[in-house]
Amino acid sequence: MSNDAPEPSSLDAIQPRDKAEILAQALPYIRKFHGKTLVIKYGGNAMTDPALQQDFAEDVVLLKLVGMNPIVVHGGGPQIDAALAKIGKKGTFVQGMRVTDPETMDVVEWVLAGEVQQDIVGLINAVGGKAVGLTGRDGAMIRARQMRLADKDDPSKTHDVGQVGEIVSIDPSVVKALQDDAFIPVISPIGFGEKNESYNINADLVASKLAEVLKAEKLLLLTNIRGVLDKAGNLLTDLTSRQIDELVADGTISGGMLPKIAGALDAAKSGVNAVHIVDGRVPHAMLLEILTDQAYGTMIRSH
Ligand SMILES: Nc1ncnc2c1ncn2[C@@H]1O[C@H](COP(=O)(O)OP(=O)(O)O)[C@@H](O)[C@H]1O
Ligand SMILES: CC(=O)N[C@@H](CCC(=O)OP(=O)(O)O)C(=O)O
Repeated sequence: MSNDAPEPSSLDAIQPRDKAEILAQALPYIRKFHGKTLVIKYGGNAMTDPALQQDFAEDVVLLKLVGMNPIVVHGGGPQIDAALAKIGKKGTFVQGMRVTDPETMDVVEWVLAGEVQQDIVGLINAVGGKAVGLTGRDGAMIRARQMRLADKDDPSKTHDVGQVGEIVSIDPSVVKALQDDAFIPVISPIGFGEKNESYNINADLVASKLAEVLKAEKLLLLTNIRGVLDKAGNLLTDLTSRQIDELVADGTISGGMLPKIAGALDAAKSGVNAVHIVDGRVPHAMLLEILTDQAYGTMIRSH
């Protein structure tokens, strides 16, 4: 074999007839989700491998081309940490929220809107999509105020987390206009306040609220773990509101999983049909979740 011949992949071993059968099996799902809005949160931890990034971009474009409306909300926690480290700063978190002083806010805006968002836009466009990058400032989309984070042990006390934002409202009209026009919105989780100040908002919370406001059919939260795990490390394939309360209270759910599960539950309670926390490290995780009847990760139920 010459050096530039492509490596045979396991897919090459599948007979064309079987490949056609696999494609045909996607038809009921394509029909079911045609014209429907899918909000996909692409976590910073799930986007570290270039091959997986490529798969992600291809999946988004494929979903758009078969008539669905994918909307991407991206994170970038590890990428912000790396940029902070370059200026000798270490990120600190309270209940999964990054303590955001003014200098950190500058880095957050620059990394999320300038770097991560534009990388994703470029990848999607390179495989034939038409992605448009936005922050919550564009189209006056995400109004926010400073988050008051109550202490877990003493709720009368609050933590000062600086410019961490909580969402006041989302106006989705800019997103709707773009999706109606065949574009794929890629949204950075940055909001603006009454005095035009910037807020750093957890990306899971933006994705969840956006799914709610857009009355999305599905919310997929792609992360770097199989789903929600119990204390013994077993995957919990579905979770109700009551089970979530118990897992949070006994400390099984912590750190970055806290805002993720809180947002997921809010979205499920507000009528988003299917809310899933999925392992973004699995190649084509999104297609597996949307176009097959296999259950992956953790599904969140409102009751
Ligand atoms: N019960 C749990 N099950 C799974 N992951 C958990 C749990 N509790 C805490 N975590 C942590 O939450 C992380 C996912 O959140 P986060 O790092 O913010 O991901 P992302 O960048 O995708 O938003 C996991 O990698 C894990 O370390
Ligand atoms: C307030 C807050 O914590 N904001 C997040 C925003 C990015 C994010 O949510 O990224 P992941 O989805 O990769 O975790 C942060 O500064 O890290």
